[in-house]
Amino acid sequence: MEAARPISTAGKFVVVGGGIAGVTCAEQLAIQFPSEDILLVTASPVIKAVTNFKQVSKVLEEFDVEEQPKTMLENRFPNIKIIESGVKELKSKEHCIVTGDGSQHVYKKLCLCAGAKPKLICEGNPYVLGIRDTDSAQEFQKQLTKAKRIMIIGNGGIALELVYEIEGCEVIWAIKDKAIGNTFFDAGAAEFLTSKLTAEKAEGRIAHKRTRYTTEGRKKETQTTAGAGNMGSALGPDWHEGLNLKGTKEFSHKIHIETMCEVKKIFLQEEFRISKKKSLPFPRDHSNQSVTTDNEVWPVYVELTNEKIYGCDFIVSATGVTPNTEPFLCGNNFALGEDGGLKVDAYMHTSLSDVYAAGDICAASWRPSPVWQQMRLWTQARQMGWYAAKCMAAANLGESIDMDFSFELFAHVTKFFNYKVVLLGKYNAQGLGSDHELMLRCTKGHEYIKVVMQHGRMMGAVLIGETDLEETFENLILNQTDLSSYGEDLLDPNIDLEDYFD
Ligand SMILES: Cc1cc2nc3c(=O)[nH]c(=O)nc-3n(C[C@H](O)[C@H](O)[C@H](O)COP(=O)(O)OP(=O)(O)OC[C@H]3O[C@@H](n4cnc5c(N)ncnc54)[C@H](O)[C@@H]3O)c2cc1C
Ligand SMILES: NC(=O)C1=CN([C@@H]2O[C@H](COP(=O)(O)OP(=O)(O)OC[C@H]3O[C@@H](n4cnc5c(N)ncnc54)[C@H](O)[C@@H]3O)[C@@H](O)[C@H]2O)C=CC1
Repeated sequence: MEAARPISTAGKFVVVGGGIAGVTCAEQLAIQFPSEDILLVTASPVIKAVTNFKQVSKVLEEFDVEEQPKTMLENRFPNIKIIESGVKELKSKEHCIVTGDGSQHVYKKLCLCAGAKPKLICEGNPYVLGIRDTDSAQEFQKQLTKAKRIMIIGNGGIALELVYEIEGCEVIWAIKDKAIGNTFFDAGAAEFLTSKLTAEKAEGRIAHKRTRYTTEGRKKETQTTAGAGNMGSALGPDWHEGLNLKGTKEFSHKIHIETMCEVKKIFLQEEFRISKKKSLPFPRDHSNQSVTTDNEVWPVYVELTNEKIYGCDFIVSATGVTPNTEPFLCGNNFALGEDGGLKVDAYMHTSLSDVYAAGDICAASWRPSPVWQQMRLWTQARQMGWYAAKCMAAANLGESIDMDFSFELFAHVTKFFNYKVVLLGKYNAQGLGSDHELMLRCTKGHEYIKVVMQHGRMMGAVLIGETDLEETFENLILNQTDLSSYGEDLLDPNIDLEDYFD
């Protein structure tokens, strides 16, 4: 075995990961310590840069995200040095990391921002695809151009985006829940959105401003080689915009949803033939077709826990993520969250001395504000990366620091089914038990507004459509204004809430 080669002995600030969390952290450290070298070690040849950042309100933010060659970051911040290499080991007692070529880099403070990877329903099956980075998205698109039918498993962000975007291909969407989009909505919002799945996609794109994703700065030579090892940075908002998500057929949407089921077994073609089981054709309408058999031969078959079997060209496992902790665990006694993330305290500090973590890799384990929760999102990766740098700097200078304001209120702006979607606070009454009430206002095809109330105070909200209510609701939740006297008037469209509260 090759001996480890120490190349740097003076402890530096070291950041691992070239995604939003790592890059934001490195940038902030570079600003705070202009005369020190900041080392960014990343397995991907491109980095993610936040551009056009705009604080829209107290906690809502908008920004574009660009995939750029690493030299662009080094040019912007001459004191950031980037090493393109996967970290293979952390020696926390010696305060050093070991990169792929065996080089050791000593740190005084380290921030781990290695992101997460798709948690697939089945590892090692070539017909089961996960979508995480540019390469996996391109592979998915390539497969889709040859596909007549695919199966999507999972009911979160990726599944929601895919079922709306895919055209010219039958989609069987299998979800564990009763209604679609369980990580973002309740059944009411799901019903509001479902009509869009059957409508032809004739309408134009809405023009509201939201976080955008671009690979404009990505040069050809920077195409990642990381795909095989799932080492690229996570995609983000509008990732599918440049991809033509069209199958082989000439229709628009053709989606069948199987609710309250999971995958029981996956058969390859030959295995399925031998099993003598029968698969179902694509259900056309509500008539009971389940007795007929599909005569097509498919590369892969999925048996669901509701006993139905469908054949398809391939399966997308959009079933969440697992934090990328593996290279850092050996020999280090990290405290881990239930989801396998590195537990961080209110200063983004892990359980190991001088080791911080931010973004998808970490599990927030401080006592959160009553209206904040962690979700593995781009906005939180940026906020955590920024705040981790502030905490590292404060610890280095022996100063104290207050928790950043962005962790006071959960706020997420996104787009599903061509609607603007804003989620605030405990938007799904998470953790509130039965001690809460909901207020709704819904105009079909136009807007869906749900607020979660507890003891006369607003705890969360889901705003779908151009409601223009986000800033007012943000204030109401943050200030915990007593709204008991307003009752149902709170959502009366004839009452201008801004006049009342702003
Ligand atoms: C398809 C898709 C769509 C999404 N859409 C949205 C959205 O609309 N809105 C939203 O808010 N969020 C969205 N997200 C989530 C968002 O992209 C992530 O939460 C966020 O990008 C995580 O950032 P990160 O910096 O923590 O991790 P990542 O972006 O995963 O970056 C991790 C970095 O670490 C590097 N790395 C990994 N292992 C090592 C190692 N051992 N050594 C060195 N470097 C390593 C990787 O190369 C990479 O550069 C989406 C995610 C996906 C996959
Ligand atoms: N617009 C947005 O905000 C978007 C955000 N994202 C983010 O990207 C990341 C990855 O997205 P997703 O994979 O969609 O994760 P997710 O966490 O959003 O959703 C995972 C879904 O898979 C389901 N699931 C988990 N295990 C399962 C199993 N064994 N069988 C069937 N279903 C199972 C869960 O119930 C959940 O519905 C997430 O962090 C997500 O928040 C992704 C796309 C869009």
